[in-house]
Amino acid sequence: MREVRTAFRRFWPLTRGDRKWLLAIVACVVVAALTETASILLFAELTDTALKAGSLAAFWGPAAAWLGVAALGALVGYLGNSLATWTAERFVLRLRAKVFRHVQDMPPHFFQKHRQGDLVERLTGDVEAIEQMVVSGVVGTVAAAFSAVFYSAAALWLRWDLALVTFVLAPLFLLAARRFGGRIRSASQDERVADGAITSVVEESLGNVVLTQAYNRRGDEEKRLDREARAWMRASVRGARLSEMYEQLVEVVETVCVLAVIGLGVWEISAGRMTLGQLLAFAAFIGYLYPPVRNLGQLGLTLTAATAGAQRLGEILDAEPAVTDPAEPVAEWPVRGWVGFHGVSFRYPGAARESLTDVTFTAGPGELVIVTGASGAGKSTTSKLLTRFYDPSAGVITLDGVPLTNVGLEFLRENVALLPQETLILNGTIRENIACGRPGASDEDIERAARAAAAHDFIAALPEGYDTHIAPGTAALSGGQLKRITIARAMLRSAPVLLLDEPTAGLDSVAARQVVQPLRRLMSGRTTILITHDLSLAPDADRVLVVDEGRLVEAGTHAELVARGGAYARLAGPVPWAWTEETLVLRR
Ligand SMILES: Nc1ncnc2c1ncn2[C@@H]1O[C@H](COP(=O)(O)OP(=O)(O)OP(=O)(O)O)[C@@H](O)[C@H]1O
Repeated sequence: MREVRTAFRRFWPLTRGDRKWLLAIVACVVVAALTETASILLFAELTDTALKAGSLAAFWGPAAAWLGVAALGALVGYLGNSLATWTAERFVLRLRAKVFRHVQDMPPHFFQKHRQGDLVERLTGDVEAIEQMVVSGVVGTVAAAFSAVFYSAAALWLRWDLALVTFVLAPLFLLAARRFGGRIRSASQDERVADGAITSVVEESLGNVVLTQAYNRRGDEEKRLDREARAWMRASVRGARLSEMYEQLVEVVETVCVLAVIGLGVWEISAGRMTLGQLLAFAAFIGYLYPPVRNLGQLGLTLTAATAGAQRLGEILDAEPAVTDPAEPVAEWPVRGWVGFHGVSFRYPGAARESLTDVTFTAGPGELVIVTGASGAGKSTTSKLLTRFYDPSAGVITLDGVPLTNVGLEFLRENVALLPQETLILNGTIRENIACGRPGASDEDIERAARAAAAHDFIAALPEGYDTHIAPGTAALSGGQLKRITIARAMLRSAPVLLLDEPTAGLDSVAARQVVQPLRRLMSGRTTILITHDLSLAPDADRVLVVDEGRLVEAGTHAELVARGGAYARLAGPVPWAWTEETLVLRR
């Protein structure tokens, strides 16, 4: 029960703004319960006055009253239920937006830890489960409580002694709910986990279908899905079996109660202490009274099932973003592009060792600084720190001399354009894909950026040109063409600092050359930090930094470092780069 309270306290604030509607729903629910009670009393009157006496004249009055009460009941029932659905859906909307906003601020390692399918399940199934508890649960409890009170009061008024017998038996329902609550909750939690796992497997497999087909992994993938699907089936069948057992048990308990009351009633009638109308009305009350009591019992089940969702969402909401916006960011200024790393060290959350240790370097406007080194040396980590996906564990990174931790995050990312290693494509047209570099850019600007990125010609040759629809993984364009679209996007951003992470990775030398020319244009006049294994641009760089196991081991121009014959010379290989065909083609 403590978990329910915690979950409730956490998510109830999201109903702010809609509480007046919740009150209106409760009012409808109360009126609806009152009309039901009145109907049953009118039924008793009809039985005793009209039915038993066989008098049609005595029929019209109570019948008209009953009809009026039923019409009022129908109206408030309609209003209350429609309003309840609307309020519940608004809650879902708000909660999902809140969780989604939070997830979007999470650092890269968060997404490595949580599989996508699991996150999807949390944003759909779990969000709805919490609504069941916070909105529908509250409305359901209030409705059940009021109905139970009204029916009990009416039953007491009709025959207090029979009513007491009924009340004595009522706790049997709650007892049954208690017995099953814990087990149903654990089944529901398992079901959600398995649901998320299935979505993950399907997503991962379909996203990797080329690998699956090329390496004949179909059987393995099917086995993976089968394993998760079986786990889901087991949890789902266990949950359904428990719920069904509970339902059937409750049915039996209910029959016992009704029979006890009718038996007593028959005895009372035979002794002349009760009328038939009273007994029928009483039986009707029990028929009406037990469902709300049962609902109250079942509500416990809904609540316990929902806490499983609440715990899973809580895990997400409690995960802290790796960086936060400064409380008082420095005022925005026209950024020149001076970048400084001052004694920067960094360890990934949970990692055993540092990925960067005591790194110091600067880069200024118009400069090209190349960061190179073996795979896993820590090159990409510098780009994650400069765009503030993480903050250094020690040392300071500055932009125009201002520590990044004092710069507003949006402003920083407007001024430091990242061209990441992966070609990131949005689901949309080519135009939209380029325009996301600078929202609101005109068509002329987009085309100019595409021309500068050597992308215009192939885009214009497509049947739908800039309106061609592309999506991650499904685009009918080559890797190099997609890369050039992302370069156009970065060009459009025209940020003073440009961070390029392996821009030619995965491209053959022809495609790489097609990409490098526009990159040169993109670099001119900006501070460019180029992270790469491909040293073909090194001779043009103002400085080359060599990173090894997180440390900056060498820094200087290409010529200086080759002459030194150290780590860089080993990376660059035996052939001087200035002489290779590639470099000759690429030189300015
Ligand atoms: N999320 C993470 N959690 C823990 N360690 C990480 C994480 N990301 C990277 N690392 C580690 O940090 C080190 C540096 O990684 P980084 O991605 O910066 O290397 P890199 O030099 O860019 O490599 P590559 O050339 O292969 O892209 C590696 O040893 C890597 O294992």
